[in-house]
Amino acid sequence: MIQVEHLTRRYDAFTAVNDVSFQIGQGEVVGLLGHNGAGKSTIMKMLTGFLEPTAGNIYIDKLQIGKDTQAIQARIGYLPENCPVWPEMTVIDYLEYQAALHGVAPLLIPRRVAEVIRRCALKEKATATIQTLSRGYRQRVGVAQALLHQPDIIILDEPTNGLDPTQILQMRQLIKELAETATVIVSTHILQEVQAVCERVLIMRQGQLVVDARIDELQTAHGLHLAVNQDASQTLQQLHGVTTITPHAANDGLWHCHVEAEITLAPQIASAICNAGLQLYTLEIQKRNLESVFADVNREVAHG
Ligand SMILES: Nc1ncnc2c1ncn2[C@@H]1O[C@H](COP(=O)(O)OP(=O)(O)OP(=O)(O)O)[C@@H](O)[C@H]1O
Repeated sequence: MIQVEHLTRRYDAFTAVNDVSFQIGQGEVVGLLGHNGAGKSTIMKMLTGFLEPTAGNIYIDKLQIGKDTQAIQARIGYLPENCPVWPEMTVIDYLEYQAALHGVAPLLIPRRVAEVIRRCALKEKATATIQTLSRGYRQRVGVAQALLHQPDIIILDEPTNGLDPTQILQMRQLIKELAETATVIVSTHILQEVQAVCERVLIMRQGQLVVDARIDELQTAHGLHLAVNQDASQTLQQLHGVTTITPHAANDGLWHCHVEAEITLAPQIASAICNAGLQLYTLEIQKRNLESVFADVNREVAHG
């Protein structure tokens, strides 16, 4: 269990992470989503013990960052945003070197290196120097180094950054495989990444955690959408059970309206609109999804 309590990080007067708390259970696959500068990398650096929090605590089971940082790092595999790979080394030399740095016993190193080369599909590039690799292969080398010490928590900062569509699919597949045996936290500013591989999302906005939800919970019914030939607000306001009505005139010449109400109210809404002499073009259940939640969260910022 990862437990983050009131985590704050300031850079001088600027607060990059502001009082963030969450828990992640063993085996979960969690996406840390937010626009550039939202504070994702800063959180990941603190989780992995590479950056000290200004305030707050991080526990991994009974271990605490700060007190037990080394023991925690032994359990964590980390792909930093800009994975520092040595361009002139071959993949195999680099991984052997990293295995030693991760504290893998010398006798075990060849076996572990072979294993991560297999898992990350790097066999055909094993003897190539890193500088000759494509961006996708370099990212895989970065993931491979994170797995050498068989961590049970894997933290990947923007793992698909700069990859082409085929490489993105391969990376997603790799993350899914990793998730079979470890807790995985993936940061990204691309919500399709979260949708593709995660079961839960933490959305960051300007240093704050604004959404913490399971992806399937986000996809719940969320009111009704209507398209009517005129503004139907007055008619709808008279209906018991309608809480919020947000109408707007759209380019198609109709008034579109989001109504906060139980979906069982749909037949009464349809009757009321027809009885008022208005023409109803659309009445449908509106579903919230990750895309709409992310857009809402960031619209709030844009509108202050
Ligand atoms: N060392 C630093 N000194 C000063 N400000 C910093 C430092 N590192 C990060 N920041 C600022 O903190 C904020 C959060 O940065 P962070 O890298 O955590 O965001 P992010 O969500 O990971 O964004 P990105 O996807 O662009 O990496 C940004 O405004 C960034 O400019």
